[in-house]
Amino acid sequence: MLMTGEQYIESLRKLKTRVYMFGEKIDNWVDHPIIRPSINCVAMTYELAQDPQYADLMTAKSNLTGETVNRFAHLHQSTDDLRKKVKMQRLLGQKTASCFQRCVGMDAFNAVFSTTYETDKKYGTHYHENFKKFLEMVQREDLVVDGAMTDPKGDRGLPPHKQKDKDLFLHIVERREDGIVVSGAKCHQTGSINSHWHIFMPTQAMREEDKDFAVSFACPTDAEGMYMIYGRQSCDTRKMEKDNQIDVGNPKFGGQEALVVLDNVFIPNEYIFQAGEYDFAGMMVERFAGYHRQSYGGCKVGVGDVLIGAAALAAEYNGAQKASHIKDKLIEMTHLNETLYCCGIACSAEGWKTEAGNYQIDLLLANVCKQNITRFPYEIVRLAEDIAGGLMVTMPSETDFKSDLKVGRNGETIGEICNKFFAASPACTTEERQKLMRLIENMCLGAAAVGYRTESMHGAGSPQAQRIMISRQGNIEGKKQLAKDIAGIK
Ligand SMILES: Cc1cc2nc3c(=O)[nH]c(=O)nc-3n(C[C@H](O)[C@H](O)[C@H](O)COP(=O)(O)OP(=O)(O)OC[C@H]3O[C@@H](n4cnc5c(N)ncnc54)[C@H](O)[C@@H]3O)c2cc1C
Repeated sequence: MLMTGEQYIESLRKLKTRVYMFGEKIDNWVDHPIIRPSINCVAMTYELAQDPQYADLMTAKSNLTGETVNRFAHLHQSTDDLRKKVKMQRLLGQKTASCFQRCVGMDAFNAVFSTTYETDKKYGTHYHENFKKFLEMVQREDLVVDGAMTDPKGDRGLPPHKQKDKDLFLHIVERREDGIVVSGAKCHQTGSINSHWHIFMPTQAMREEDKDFAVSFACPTDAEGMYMIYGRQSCDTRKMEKDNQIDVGNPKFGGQEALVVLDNVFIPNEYIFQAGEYDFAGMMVERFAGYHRQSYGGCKVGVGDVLIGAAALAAEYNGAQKASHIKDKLIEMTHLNETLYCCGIACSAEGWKTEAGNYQIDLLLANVCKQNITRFPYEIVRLAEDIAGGLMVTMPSETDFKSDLKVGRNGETIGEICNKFFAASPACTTEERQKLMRLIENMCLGAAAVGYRTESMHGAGSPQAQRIMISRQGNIEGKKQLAKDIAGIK
């Protein structure tokens, strides 16, 4: 059954998730002002699924149960499903201007589904059945699942088994009749605290010596031995300032990352999807990363739409909207943003059916998509900052705009002085200008820049990871032959 946004939020209260922030355990993390905006973002994935005008994008018919499920819990059955995924993500980016977090789980579902099928075929294991049962539960209960891949990795020059501290890569510490015991951690986990369950996957291709690190499984977020340390974001404590909510920029929505620690967590057999089949670690990583590189061709584009709109409004508020260079900069921002969208749609349209039956994106095009994502949002931000002017980083606080403290020679208050000097065109009030400048600040270098900028750089793998894939998939030998054929070279 599809949950409403409110039901999702209430369902989180039933979990015993252990959350730490600023050196303290946070018991009521659902209502914590720093965490709540990220919960509101995920709630939006539920709310839009309830809205008939978005049903085609936000929901799908499950191939496992035949029921209507949230698309975030769906296994892609066609290239049309892959395209709809990108469109759904653009829509959510537009509605939240933040990272809405639920895509990592969807990308994990699709990668684990096909990888377990091929693993079972080779080894006679039962991982695919385990996974299908798990996903049926997720679909039935409309749950959020975190896709946890990135290990802390310690010394990047060493493989997992050579690390001084083995916990720097998540690994199996004990194999038992009824399951495995795992220890380690995952870094930068998007939406970890807001999720009901986690799917853990290996972080890189593994060799035989590293077989204990080739491990994938599902685990409830409040499992015994598991806890999270909340990640700081730029300007995060502004959310704690009740009198300065305008200064937050985006008071309702935000993203979330955490360090997830697993300290001797027991995983029953039925939730295991890989446990030592090191030759399938690379496949799982490549497929997850492929889907996730496609994802950014949707979500970042939706956030880009909001930033372009904000820049256009800033020009209007300044009375500069008719200037030809402003118009040209908005055209450039749109061109860059739509190029990213083209990449997301293209790698979806060129998708292919896996042996397990779900659809995988075109890997080369998805890597080109993500490589562009590591650059274009930065240029879009540069142009937004150009159009916005310096006020986005120098404006006094909301408290100052409201202050009654008399400071002027004629008894003017701080609030009156701020309102006098920060008035611009008649198209806006000073409060509207404040709100807009803070929103641009939020996306360009505040809390949402975590998702729009640095996640664009490193999320789903740093730029070099895509270049390696592009070099593998680029078929340079085939292209050399084309040149030889045309030139008449044998
Ligand atoms: C906002 C955000 C959200 C994220 N969300 C998730 C999530 O939900 N789930 C998840 O699993 N992961 C998530 N990630 C993690 C993301 O996949 C990693 O950041 C990415 O894989 C890079 O790893 P790293 O951050 O450890 O970078 P590092 O490994 O520290 O890399 C830094 C630089 O060193 C280079 N480098 C690293 N190792 C080597 C090497 N051996 N040889 C040569 N060069 C090297 C890299 O190319 C890069 O240029 C998220 C990241 C961010 C920033």
